[in-house]
Amino acid sequence: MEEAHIDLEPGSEWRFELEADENIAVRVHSPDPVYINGEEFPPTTWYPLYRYTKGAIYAPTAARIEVTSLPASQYTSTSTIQPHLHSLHLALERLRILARRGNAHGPRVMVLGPPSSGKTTVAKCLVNMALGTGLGWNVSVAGLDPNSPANLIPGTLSLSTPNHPLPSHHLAHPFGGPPASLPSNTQSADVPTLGWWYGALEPSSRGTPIWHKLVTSMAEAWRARCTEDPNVSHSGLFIDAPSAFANPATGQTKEDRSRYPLLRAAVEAFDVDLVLVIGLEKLTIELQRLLPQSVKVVQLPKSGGVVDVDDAHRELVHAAQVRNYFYGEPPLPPELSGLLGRTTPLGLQLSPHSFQIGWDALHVLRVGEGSAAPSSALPLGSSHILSPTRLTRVDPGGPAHVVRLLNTVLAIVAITPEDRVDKAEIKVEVKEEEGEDVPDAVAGAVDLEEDEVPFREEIGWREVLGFVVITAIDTQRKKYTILSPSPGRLPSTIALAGHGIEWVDSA
Ligand SMILES: Nc1ncnc2c1ncn2[C@@H]1O[C@H](COP(=O)(O)OP(=O)(O)OP(=O)(O)O)[C@@H](O)[C@H]1O
Repeated sequence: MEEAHIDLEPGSEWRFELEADENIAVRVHSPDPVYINGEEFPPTTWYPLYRYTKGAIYAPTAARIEVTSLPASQYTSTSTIQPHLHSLHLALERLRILARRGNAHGPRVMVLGPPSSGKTTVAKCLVNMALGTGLGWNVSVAGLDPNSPANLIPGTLSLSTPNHPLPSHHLAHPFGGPPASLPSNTQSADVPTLGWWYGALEPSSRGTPIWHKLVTSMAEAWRARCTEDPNVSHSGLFIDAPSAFANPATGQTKEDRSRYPLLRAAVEAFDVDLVLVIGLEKLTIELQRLLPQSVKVVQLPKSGGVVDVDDAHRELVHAAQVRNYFYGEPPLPPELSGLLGRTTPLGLQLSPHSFQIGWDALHVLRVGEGSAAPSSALPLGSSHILSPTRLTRVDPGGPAHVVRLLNTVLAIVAITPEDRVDKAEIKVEVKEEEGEDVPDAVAGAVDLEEDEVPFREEIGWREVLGFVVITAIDTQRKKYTILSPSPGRLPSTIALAGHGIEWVDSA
């Protein structure tokens, strides 16, 4: 391996884009701090960067870095937005300190912009700057972009409260992976995380009703955390918003034709006081007029280094996110395992569990789908009123459904006896599955009539317990093969399917 040294001028950044066969490690040789996405490099320690990662290493003062091998695409630039972010960080830090003194809430910031404008990078830099101050902040991160989820898997919204700077070793999980089930003594990416299932990649007008419910549920959970732990409240919140928020029509319905309905609802739900708009002057001005006076709207320049990611790259990121959810952090690539000297400790690897479960033991539901009988079948003058957040049962019996369910990612949600609607004849009981291939697979089994969904709709926007994937379907024996993050019983028998969120392990 041919190592290279790069000398960085004060205030410059080294930008890199790693290809499929490029795993590298970087080590700092100069005394002053050098940063990656706001995280300070540990001194004289190899910092691995896995294939496909793109990013920049920023040196506020003159610095020398060593790279195990030079990537094909790399360059140094002095046009960086880091000084802007640093000024912003100082202003936010002042607000946090005032909040702690006066027992008030810290700054609540939404980062907004078009696709590939650097929203996630800006939010991550500001989070890491806060966590790197040594003042013990416990900043919250609301990941509202299901296409580029902060901590979980595609199709999810998440809320996390990291308390140590977030590393940037690989492309999955910019805000840290969800906590591993095992205790870890490494400074890994593990971050306490709550998740909600939107089940689609983009907020849309059709999904608007469930979107609003999910955001309200998240905001309630966040307020509860703030009440439990005043430090969470003082530390403030960063929202990584989807690029669809920048489109005034996203989320408009027949009843609500107002502009930016999803953006305004999120600002209200989380009581946002600062909106950072990357690059778009028109959007900045429009929001300054539209949002309440108490909300400041500030424009930030777009970094010249941000890479326009294409659909193929997004698919790669999505696959890596689901893989990391089940298998934990990827192991150190072989070409980096023999490096002399210290290497940054990485997160844990996990061992998921695969087992079979009967079709009748796991009830797969969808939110907002299904259709009623045709209006012509109703009495004259009457019409259907279907709830847009109704639950429908996915019956694996039909061949089309089997095809749709194969490789589908499912979110497991808890139910309580109160969730049952009374007309249904349901037995909620602990039912041990018989047979050699379903040991302890289900904690509480529920018998349902075909196509009947005897639960309150609320379970559709409830915080999820975890995720599984249907990796095979045995139509003869009517069983699913499920990949689950941990062995033993599933914590619930109710699973929500999304709209085309699938995963095939190709690693
Ligand atoms: N200054 C920089 N130098 C090099 N690469 C960068 C820089 N800033 C951001 N990137 C890279 O550009 C890509 C896009 O950035 P980022 O994900 O922050 O944008 P985004 O607006 O959040 O994208 P999306 O629309 O997918 O949500 C990422 O791979 C990121 O690591």
